Amino acid sequence: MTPQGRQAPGDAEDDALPNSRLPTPDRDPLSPRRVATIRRLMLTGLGLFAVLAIGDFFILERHTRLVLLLRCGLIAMMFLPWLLARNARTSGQLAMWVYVQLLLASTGTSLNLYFDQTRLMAPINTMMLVIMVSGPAWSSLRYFVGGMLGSLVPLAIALAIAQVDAVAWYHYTVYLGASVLSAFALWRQRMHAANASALLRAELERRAVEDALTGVLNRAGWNTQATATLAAADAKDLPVSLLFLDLDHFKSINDRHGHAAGDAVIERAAQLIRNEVREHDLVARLGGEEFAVLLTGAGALRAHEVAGRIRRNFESDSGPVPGTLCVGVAERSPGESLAGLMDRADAALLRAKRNGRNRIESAVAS
Ligand SMILES: Nc1nc2c(ncn2[C@@H]2O[C@H](COP(=O)(O)OP(=O)(O)OP(=O)(O)O)[C@@H](O)[C@H]2O)c(=O)[nH]1
Repeated sequence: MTPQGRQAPGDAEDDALPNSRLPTPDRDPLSPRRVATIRRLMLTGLGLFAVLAIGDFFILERHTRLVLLLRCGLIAMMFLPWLLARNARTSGQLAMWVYVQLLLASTGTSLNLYFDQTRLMAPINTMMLVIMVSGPAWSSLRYFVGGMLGSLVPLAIALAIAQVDAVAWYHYTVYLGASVLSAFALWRQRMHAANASALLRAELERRAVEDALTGVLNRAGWNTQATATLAAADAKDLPVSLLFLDLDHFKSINDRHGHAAGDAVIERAAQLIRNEVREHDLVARLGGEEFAVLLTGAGALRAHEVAGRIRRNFESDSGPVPGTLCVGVAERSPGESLAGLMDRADAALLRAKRNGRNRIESAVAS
């Protein structure tokens, strides 16, 4: 313990939150496997587009060499986002390259619109363009169904005003395939990013209230949960008791056996404390080697029993390094604040230290 009887607030949290190891949204965990999957989908979309654009010229002999040249140029350009996606470090970067490829494919569709003389192709191409560039809206099943149904409208118009020949169906099928595939890639990417950020948020929330070394509450978590527990106990008129525990001569354990051994002793103490309390009781590490336990439904007598078991178990434990601890016990007076209760338990703990250590002292009544 420090001369003031308690480690400075925040010390445990500083130790508990090694910020350098925290994942951040900027360092979105994008695995190489995910990048490979999305790039495979991009390549498939590119292949489908190439089949349409080049196959159209050779198989159906519909376009001029200029159109073929323009299309080959576009296909070559579509390789660029596919290549660059390999270096994507975040989901956002990866999605950006998928969008760029979609944009190039849409440009190709517009070329068709410009050069194609078939009346049917105009609405079909427009429809495909809409599907392709509306990629971001494909993030939910509702939008997907809406988009697909909407795309049937220009198709119906085309069917009504023009003769549907094999070429038209060929274009329609290939464009649709490429669009659905690209949209699917985007959708999966978005789902993955959403899951990753939800996991990250949950992890950060957990770390904000948990002591990294022992897994019990840290001071921030203690303040919130202990306050809520006192309010709940008031509502149900339940007794509440507080234990303040502090390991004896911990500095000398560190000095003689090293910091790692000291950490192991702290972990073991937390484990032994947890073994003696019930599921709904709160256990927190408030400072280096100082713990607090809030026992709901327990008066002074039961609190002393729990404290006694913890003290004995710690003393007789064959853990990393033998040691002892002191406990200050305080039963809450009706309506007493958390701060008041903690002050009394702390004073009792100090008395236990002064009276020779390895002992339990009760707080004076408030
Ligand atoms: N290993 C380890 N040591 C810590 C940690 N946090 C604080 N300490 C050390 O714990 C020691 C606490 O020392 P003191 O407050 O003097 O208390 P003490 O030596 O236990 O003495 P008494 O409480 O009076 O019996 C200091 O040496 C701190 O450096 C931690 O997370 N791990």
